[in-house]
Order: sequence, then structure tokens, then C-alpha cells
Amino acid sequence: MKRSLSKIYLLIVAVTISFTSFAQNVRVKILATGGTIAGAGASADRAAYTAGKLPIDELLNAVPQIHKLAKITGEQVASIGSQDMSVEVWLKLAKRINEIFAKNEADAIVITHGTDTQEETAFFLDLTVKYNKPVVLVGAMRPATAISADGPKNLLDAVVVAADPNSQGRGVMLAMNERVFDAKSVTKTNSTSLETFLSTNFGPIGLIYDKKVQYYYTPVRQSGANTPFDVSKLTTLPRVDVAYMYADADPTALNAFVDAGAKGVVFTGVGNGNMNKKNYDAIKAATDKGVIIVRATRTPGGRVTLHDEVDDAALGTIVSDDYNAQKARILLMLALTTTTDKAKIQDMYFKY
Ligand SMILES: NC(=O)C[C@H](N)C(=O)O
Repeated sequence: MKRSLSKIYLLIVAVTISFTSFAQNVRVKILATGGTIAGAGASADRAAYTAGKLPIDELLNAVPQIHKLAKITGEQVASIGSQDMSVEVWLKLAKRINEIFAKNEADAIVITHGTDTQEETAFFLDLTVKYNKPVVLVGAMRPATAISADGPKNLLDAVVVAADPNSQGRGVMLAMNERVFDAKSVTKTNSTSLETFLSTNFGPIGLIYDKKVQYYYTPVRQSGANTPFDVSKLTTLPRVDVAYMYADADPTALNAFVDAGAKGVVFTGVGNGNMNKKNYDAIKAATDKGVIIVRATRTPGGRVTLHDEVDDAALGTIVSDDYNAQKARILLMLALTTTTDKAKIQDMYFKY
């Protein structure tokens, strides 16, 4: 009896050791882009700060514990507040991530990023990274110099998520405030609070606690490995803008985007992607010219559905389904690199 108990004990020790060393052998590359997580202010108790000031090494120094979780390397891709995020940086990130996985330089990637446009970068990468390996975006709501800065804990948690073998094949994810979200449905919902990222239609796909992640579901929509979007040779994307509907809105902005050469416009309508007569007429003129107009909604949740109050066949429009305007724009920019066929583009909003 005693002997078999000690055998079981030895087995448990061996499994624990091999699991720990397995996790430590996972190579996680951190790509830094700036944001409040790398933000610095003059003093800890003042709100004023500049995003994207601190280099990757300083972010890592704030959480020495992460070296126990994985083999960490860092690379500075940009040093910007995410309000300055651009197509140029998106393409650079997507190309670099595909290269890292193609050359087997890392097993997983964490991207430090400002929160303002984090959901856009996450979604862009979700559609363009051709590997099923974990890619996790992370940020902070308080600058690194603030009292109770949230960046170090968020970074630690993001590495926990990246290094977990269960994180493969879930698309690009965003880890903040002990929650994991999928890139497709996550959105920033609060301008200043730590609890800002939510999925307005669904929930977090996982929860993080005590250096472990527990998953509950995975989106069924397809990600980069199964999309036709290949950015490897692209240096720019087709122009797509976003117009906004409100009571008595006139279509000046929409018309200006069309005149500026937009290949597509996401029209952020009211309710189920609805618009007044003035905008209806402007949209009709734009679709007649061949501009792709996608109806989205300014409501924080829900979908925009085909042929409800608006007859899409008559208006020549397509719908964003459950994508908010900023994500509908990204999908349209990428879709337009492959086709201008409206039916095919509409299909992409239901598939990805
Ligand atoms: N909390 C933040 O990261 C906000 C900052 N403006 C950024 O997006 O870079």
C-alpha cells in the first residue's frame, strides 16, 4: 500500500515538473506598439501622460514573473498611442507575425497595444494571420507610471493565455482585466474605466485567474488561416470610410467620402442600420456609382439584418451583420483586395 502511494506521489511530481517545464519552454514573442501600457506621466497621481513612451524592455522589467511562464523575447514594432494606429502598422504587424510563425521563431505572440483601437488591430490580425497559433493583444487603462497601473498584471495574464496549449485555434484574442475576448466580438465600451472591454452580443470566451486561463467557448466564424486575405505583398488597402446617422443628418460627409475616392463606405445607421430620406438618396447615388455601402448600426449591440425596414436589393447595400462600424470597415477593406462582387462580400460578413 505504502509503495503504491509513493509511486502515485512520484507520478504526480513528474507530471507537475514536466508540465511546468513544458510551459517554460513555450516561446512567446512580445511585439510592442506603444499605448497607455507603455505610457508615462510626470507623476503617479496626475492624470496627464503620453502614450507609447516606454520601450518593451521597461514593460518587461515591471513583471519579472513572466520569465517563469515562458521563454520571452521582445520586439518594438511601433511606439504610438493607438489613436495613431494606421494601415501601414497593421500591414507591418501582420507580415511580421506570419513571418515569425513561418520561420518558427516563436510559438505564440503577445502584442502590447493602446486600447483605443485595440479591437481594430485585433480584428485585422484575426483576418490576416495565417496560423492557428495564439496571438493575444493586451493593453492598459492606466499609464505605467500611475498608482495601481494595470499594465504589468495584464501583460502577465496575456503571457499566461499565449503560453497555454489550449489557446490554439481560437482566432486572435484580447486579454484584459482577467478576461479573454475573441477579436471578432470585443469592443471598448468605457473611455476611462479599467473594466472597458466587453463583447456586447456575447461574453468573454475565457477567464484568467491565478496564472491560469479557463475557456468556455470559441467563435464558430473563421479566422485568418481560412480567409482569402493575403497581405504579404500589399503596401496599402482600398479606401473605406465611415459615415454616421443621427436625427436630421445630412449626407455631406458621405458624399465627401465618395468624392474623395472611397471604394466603400460603412454607413453607421440608427437601429437596424436605418437612415432618413436624405441619406437614403445619397446612398442610392453612391451604390449606383459602384461604391460598396455597408449598413452597420450605431447601437452598441445587435445585428444589422438584410431587408428589414430597408430594402437592400433596391438600395444596392449590404449589411455588417454583428460587426460594429470600425470592424465592418476593416472587413470591407480586406474584402475589396479580393473582389468587388457585392454578393461575395456580403457572404464574408456572415462567414468571418
Ligand atoms: N488606454 C489607452 O491605451 C489609450 C491610449 N490613447 C491608446 O489607445 O494608446
